[in-house]
Amino acid sequence: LTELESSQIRRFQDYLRICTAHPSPDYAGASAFFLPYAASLGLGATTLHFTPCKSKPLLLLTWPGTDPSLPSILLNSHIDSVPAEPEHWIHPPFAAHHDPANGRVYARGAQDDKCLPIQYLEAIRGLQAAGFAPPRTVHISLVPDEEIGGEDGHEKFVQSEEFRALNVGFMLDEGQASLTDEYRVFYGDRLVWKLIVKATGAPGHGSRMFDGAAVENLMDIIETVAEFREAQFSKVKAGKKGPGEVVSVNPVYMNAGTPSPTGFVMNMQPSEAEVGFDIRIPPTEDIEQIIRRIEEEWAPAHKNLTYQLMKKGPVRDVAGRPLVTQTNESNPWWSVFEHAIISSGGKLAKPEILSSTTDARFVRQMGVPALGFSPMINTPILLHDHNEFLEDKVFLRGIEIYQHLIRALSSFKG
Ligand SMILES: CSCC[C@H](NC=O)C(=O)O
Ligand SMILES: [Zn+2]
Ligand SMILES: [Zn+2]
Repeated sequence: LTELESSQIRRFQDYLRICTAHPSPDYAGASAFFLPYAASLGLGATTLHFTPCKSKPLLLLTWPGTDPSLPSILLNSHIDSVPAEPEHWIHPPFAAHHDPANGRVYARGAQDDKCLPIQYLEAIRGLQAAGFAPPRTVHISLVPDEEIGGEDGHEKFVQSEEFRALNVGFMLDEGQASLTDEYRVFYGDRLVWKLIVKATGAPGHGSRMFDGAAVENLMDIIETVAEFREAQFSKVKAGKKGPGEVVSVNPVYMNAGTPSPTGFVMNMQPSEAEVGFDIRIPPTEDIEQIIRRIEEEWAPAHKNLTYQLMKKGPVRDVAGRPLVTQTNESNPWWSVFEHAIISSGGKLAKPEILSSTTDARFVRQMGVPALGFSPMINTPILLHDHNEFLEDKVFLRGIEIYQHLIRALSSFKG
């Protein structure tokens, strides 16, 4: 590694060592890291707050363009991470150990998505060194709370006067690692719903066989949902659909039983039982049909079931269209993006819908095109997993890719 490359890896490690994992992400530590970093590159910096106690800063770093009348480019990343269980990691999740044997940097957030802002900023450093001045203004947003839904982060940001004033023309946000040598790119996110189904039934002695016990009623619905799930999953397994192109429904908790000091009372059938599902829906799916299915098939009242459906986030944009960014000639930003990847020597996989859900949906809701992209090829997909890592070479190559992207996007005369 060159001296510059080593310093870039060190900056990545420094950021990873700031523990921004939930439930108490160190947002102040991240601000204290980024503000002097941005200043050293001559970037402007603003801190926005969307909570009264100002505990969730949103940092906005700005590289002013030579033609500020043009819509700007926004490079987004979230500061927060999901928690880690250190006992399952081969290196401590917040030590950012750089393994000399294979070049891997191990840390929670290495892929999701704390590589991004360092790559954005180091790409800007490279472009500045090459004497490049961007025609369009380039903003970097560092946002809180993506992992918990973005309510006090990107959701409020896009509704703010400050966001409107940025006049964003196009946004890049996080994507996912690619197992092959083709970069993955995401043009939509799935909707995220939560469903809780409660069953009631006749209680009784654990020895009695009778119809309509609460747990029996609940098992019934779990079976119905499992059939639907299998039908969706089989399309993915057969390679007919991508993982983001089907409806996923996964049970995430079950709760029943009468607690006792040693566990549960074993000879009582409880009168209540409940199950929680994580549901993800492609943005182009028929929502009404899913709601009907839940009402009529999954949780019908005649089976003594009640349900609570929590629908999070926007479904349509301001013009009433599904929240997808076009990846064809109708969207000039798409071809700029595609050509920049090709000119950097990269290959692109077929555009996908992200199977999880990220902040790009809020920006798409405002009618602004947004693509999800994290330049990680030949890398196992380890977001939210144990032993999350990113290889140094892949990380450094990402900086080059962003140099091509920032140059092309900020120069686009559309
Ligand atoms: C309620 S929005 C949840 C957002 C979260 N994002 C990343 O994992 C996700 O579960 O996909
Ligand atoms: Zn993420
Ligand atoms: Zn995540």
